[in-house]
Amino acid sequence: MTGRFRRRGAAGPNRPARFTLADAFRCAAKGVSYAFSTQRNMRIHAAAAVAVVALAAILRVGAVEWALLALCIGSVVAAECANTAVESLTDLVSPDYSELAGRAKDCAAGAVLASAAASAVVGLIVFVPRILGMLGF
Ligand SMILES: Nc1ncnc2c1ncn2[C@@H]1O[C@H](COP(=O)(O)OP(=O)(O)OP(=O)(O)O)[C@@H](O)[C@H]1O
Repeated sequence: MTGRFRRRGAAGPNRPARFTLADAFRCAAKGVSYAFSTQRNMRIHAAAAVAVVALAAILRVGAVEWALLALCIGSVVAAECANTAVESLTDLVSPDYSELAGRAKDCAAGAVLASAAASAVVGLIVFVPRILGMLGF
């Protein structure tokens, strides 16, 4: 390959000859944007994240709770991006039915489920006592 996408050592065949830190961030943002535009679950997670941030602001949660919620949102987005990557690679390597391909996709989806379930538990622990307190319980 020539020009911007010249082969460069062991870093990958399609990596630009001069790959700056800004390029790396741009590629990562492209990945998140691709997952958002193609994965319905990612859009559901994003809507949930907006609702969580709004609720946290309304209930005036503390710094530690904000940190926990940020970690939860980040972990779900990261898991969904990894799931999308596994799906793409699996479809590339094994477009036809294969038990192994199915297992890889199931495990990647399991990572999203585990992260979302743990986040839901954190949300309940952070929000439920505050909401009950507001309601006078
Ligand atoms: N090549 C394949 N061989 C065997 N089973 C497959 C294959 N592709 C998909 N599957 C099965 O279908 C399920 C859904 O795969 P698909 O690629 O449609 O992902 P998806 O609907 O986008 O899933 P997700 O909700 O995790 O994003 C997989 O978890 C797997 O069980």
